[in-house]
Amino acid sequence: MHVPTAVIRPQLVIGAQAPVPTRYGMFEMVVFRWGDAPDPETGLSPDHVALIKGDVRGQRGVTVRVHSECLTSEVFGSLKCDCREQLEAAQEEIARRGQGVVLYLRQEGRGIGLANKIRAYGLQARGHDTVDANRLLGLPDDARMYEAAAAMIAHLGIASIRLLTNNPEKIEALSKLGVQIVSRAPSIIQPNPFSAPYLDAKRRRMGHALPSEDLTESALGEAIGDAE
Ligand SMILES: Nc1nc2c(ncn2[C@@H]2O[C@H](COP(=O)(O)OP(=O)(O)OP(=O)(O)O)[C@@H](O)[C@H]2O)c(=O)[nH]1
Ligand SMILES: [Zn+2]
Repeated sequence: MHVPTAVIRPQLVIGAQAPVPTRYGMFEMVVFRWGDAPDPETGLSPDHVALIKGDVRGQRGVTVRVHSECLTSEVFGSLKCDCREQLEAAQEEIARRGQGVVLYLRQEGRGIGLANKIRAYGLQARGHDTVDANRLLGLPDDARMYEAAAAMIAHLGIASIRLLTNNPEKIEALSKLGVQIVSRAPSIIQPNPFSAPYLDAKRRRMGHALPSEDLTESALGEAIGDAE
């Protein structure tokens, strides 16, 4: 689909568009700018991406993954979280369906920015979980905002979405911004020994709809078994 270069609201500028071949097939990549410049406190980029497959304008129940940037896993292969695999699974599913969109939001570290996330990782290495680490730094548990995602969905003319997420707050935030969510589909990734504590904290402390067994125990048990 062609997205004309335009300014649709004072904040949302569509900068560029091109087809990009990926290991999951061709996607149309559209870059949106939300705001003027990187945030001076967090360093977060204003340039968000819509990765589009198929014709989505005017369509109902379009599969959408609203994904937050995670440099550590997506670029460097960090095993501490499930972000990279969630992104890949979303692209794979959308490619299989022949229709859908990944909205890639530059909200590194749940919106606190890369340096703060790495500070939080430092605290996690000393035994704090992901929520307590943020709090010890005087930062919110989750600083993300979804205005840009809602504006991108509106600009792409998507009538309603099937959202790939386990996060109830994301559903609520998008709904409040006027996004019509007809259904939710889970995005469950098997934990590894390093991601298990994070997934467990997401389930216990942030209410994510993740499997309720003690992920930490089971994954660590497997890892210990592997090491023996
Ligand atoms: N502050 C902080 N951010 C993290 C940490 N681990 C991953 N992240 C960030 O968390 C964001 C992803 O959020 P999650 O809460 O894992 O998942 P979600 O997107 O809310 O939920 P789903 O839609 O179900 O995937 C990305 O921006 C990651 O960079 C961490 O330990 N601390
Ligand atoms: Zn991550």
